Amino acid sequence: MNCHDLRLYFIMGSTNVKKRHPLEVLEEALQSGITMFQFREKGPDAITGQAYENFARSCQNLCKQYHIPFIVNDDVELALKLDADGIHIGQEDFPVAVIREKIGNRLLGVSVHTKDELQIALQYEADYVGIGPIFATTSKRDAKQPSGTEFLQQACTDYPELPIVAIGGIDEFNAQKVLKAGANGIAVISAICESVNIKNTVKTLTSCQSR
Ligand SMILES: Cc1ncc(COP(=O)(O)OP(=O)(O)O)c(N)n1
Ligand SMILES: Cc1ncsc1CCOP(=O)(O)O
Ligand SMILES: [Mg+2]
Repeated sequence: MNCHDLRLYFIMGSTNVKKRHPLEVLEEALQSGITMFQFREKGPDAITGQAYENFARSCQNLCKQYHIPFIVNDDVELALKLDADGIHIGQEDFPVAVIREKIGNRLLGVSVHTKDELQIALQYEADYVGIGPIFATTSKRDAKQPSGTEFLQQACTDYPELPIVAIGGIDEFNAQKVLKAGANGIAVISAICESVNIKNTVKTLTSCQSR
């Protein structure tokens, strides 16, 4: 299994940041102590083509400077082209087996919502799984209904060795609840992108206790 630290997994694309430059937000999050980064450029206003690749490279360069893993969401071709540290896929993306074959031993993260999905992810040596949305989110248009912490807690109990990150509507006020349920870490978009003080937000989110 690849080595990685899920404690505070920041996910961002250009459409998630309204009032500032996204690279400025990413750099501040890196300086403040995020432990993983996922490049997730999607949605109707997402940038495309060469600008998309350039933006991804800029994010990757920043992550390299701070020695933080750079993970690409969905786009396996981009992940390979940039020699990213890993890729995150969901159940509506390519089958896990196909992605594992393509990416070799790069980090593989898989979104799971059921025990069956979790077992398939494990079969293809997912390095971590993402479980959510735990709470309501406005950052994913096609998000499922919030699941609460029940499945998360069950997965953490059944697979104590599997790195598990909780996602969806997590903020400074409810992070402790998902970490108490057993998650190794939390993945957030808006908690950081919309924060008025990223340093404080990251400090609060990373000071919550995990299992
Ligand atoms: C860490 C993490 N967990 C879950 C997701 C969601 O992935 P997916 O279900 O494929 O949805 P999209 O992000 O592609 O819209 C994630 N990206 N990261
Ligand atoms: C990508 C994704 N997958 C499940 S919920 C979600 C969005 C998380 O964003 P936020 O932290 O703003 O709720
Ligand atoms: Mg996906």
